[in-house]
Amino acid sequence: MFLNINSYAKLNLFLSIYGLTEDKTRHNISSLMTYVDICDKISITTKRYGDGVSINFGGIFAHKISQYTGNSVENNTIIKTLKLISDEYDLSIDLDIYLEKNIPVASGMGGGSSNAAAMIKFCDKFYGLEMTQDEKINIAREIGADVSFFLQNSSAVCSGIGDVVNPIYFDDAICKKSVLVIDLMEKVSTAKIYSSYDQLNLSQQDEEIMNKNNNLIALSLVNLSKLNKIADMEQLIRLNKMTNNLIQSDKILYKTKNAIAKIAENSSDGLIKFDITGAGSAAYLIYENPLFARRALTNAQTMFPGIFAKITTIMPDLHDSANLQKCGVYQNCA
Ligand SMILES: C[C@](O)(CO)[C@H](O)COP(=O)(O)OP(=O)(O)OC[C@H]1O[C@@H](n2ccc(N)nc2=O)[C@H](O)[C@@H]1O
Ligand SMILES: Nc1ncnc2c1ncn2[C@@H]1O[C@H](COP(=O)(O)OP(=O)(O)OP(=O)(O)O)[C@@H](O)[C@H]1O
Repeated sequence: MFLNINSYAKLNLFLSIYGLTEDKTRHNISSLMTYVDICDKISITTKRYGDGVSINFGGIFAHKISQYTGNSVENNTIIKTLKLISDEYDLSIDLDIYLEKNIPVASGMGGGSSNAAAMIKFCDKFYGLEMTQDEKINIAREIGADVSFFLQNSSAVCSGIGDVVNPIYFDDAICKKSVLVIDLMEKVSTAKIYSSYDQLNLSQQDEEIMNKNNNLIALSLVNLSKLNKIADMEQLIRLNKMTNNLIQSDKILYKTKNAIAKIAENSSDGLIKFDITGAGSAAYLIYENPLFARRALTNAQTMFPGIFAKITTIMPDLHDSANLQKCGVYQNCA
């Protein structure tokens, strides 16, 4: 059997922090996450019973995986996920995996988390595990806070440590906009970004003020989704009130912050919103149409030669038929 799975990247359209969790290991957050049309491709071939799992890498960011994880494949989220599932369900998982890494690594676009979620969905279907959503989420949590979002095929407001996922239904007008994603490869670990946020020693009141707009938007989105109503992402983005407070109040990643501010200043025609995603290092600029985005791309490449820069689109959910086609066999794993 041979199978291809598309494993999509995310953007954080806003991100608020609400102090440390009780055990002080993570932070409580609230974040609006959505998908973009940049994906890793995971090709899976079955092997003979007992042969175990092997993994190989390709794609433009293949070399970056070992740079950040070391050479040990045990640290790869795909391998970790398969090991957890094999232990939990007493399964012999015998697969040859080829990961085409197109999502910039350690960029805040959630590549590793997306790959992990793709494997959970794949194993559930392929081995007929009939996992409940809670069982999937339990595995996801062991890998990372963001993995639960990727189990959901739609945009979501994520709370808790990011693992409480409230799906939000958006209309698809936003798909007509163009997104320029850039990555200067100025890498700082997610843990370091969170701890540098802690060093700001913000009072609860400071946090409340900083989170106010994001909070209001999160509340109204969650309420709409409880009523099964469709929200308008384009209008929301135009409000220009959503912020990434992890990065906004952080002193590091200053090169990336300066870079997007410069690109935004020089390519302001048709610009709707710009920000950093997750804990960086990638940033995004949302434009009215591909023409404006292409101008910004040329501008960005002239100002910052050698950076990763790509024009893409937002996919508020992966369920609709156009996206299902893009997802290939993903539809069977959703
Ligand atoms: C920045 C975001 O990408 C926004 O979506 C996420 O909050 C990070 O999610 P992630 O990469 O899946 O994070 P994990 O792999 O679970 O955690 C990496 C490290 O980030 C910090 N971390 C992560 C999530 C969270 N809610 N609070 C934290 O403080 C912790 O130091 C943790 O050890
Ligand atoms: N399958 C994988 N793909 C990418 N990175 C992986 C993978 N497995 C392990 N890693 C390691 O995980 C770390 C984070 O990588 P990832 O690309 O998921 O970061 P990110 O986009 O910042 O994620 P998040 O938004 O979840 O914080 C890196 O150190 C990377 O080497």
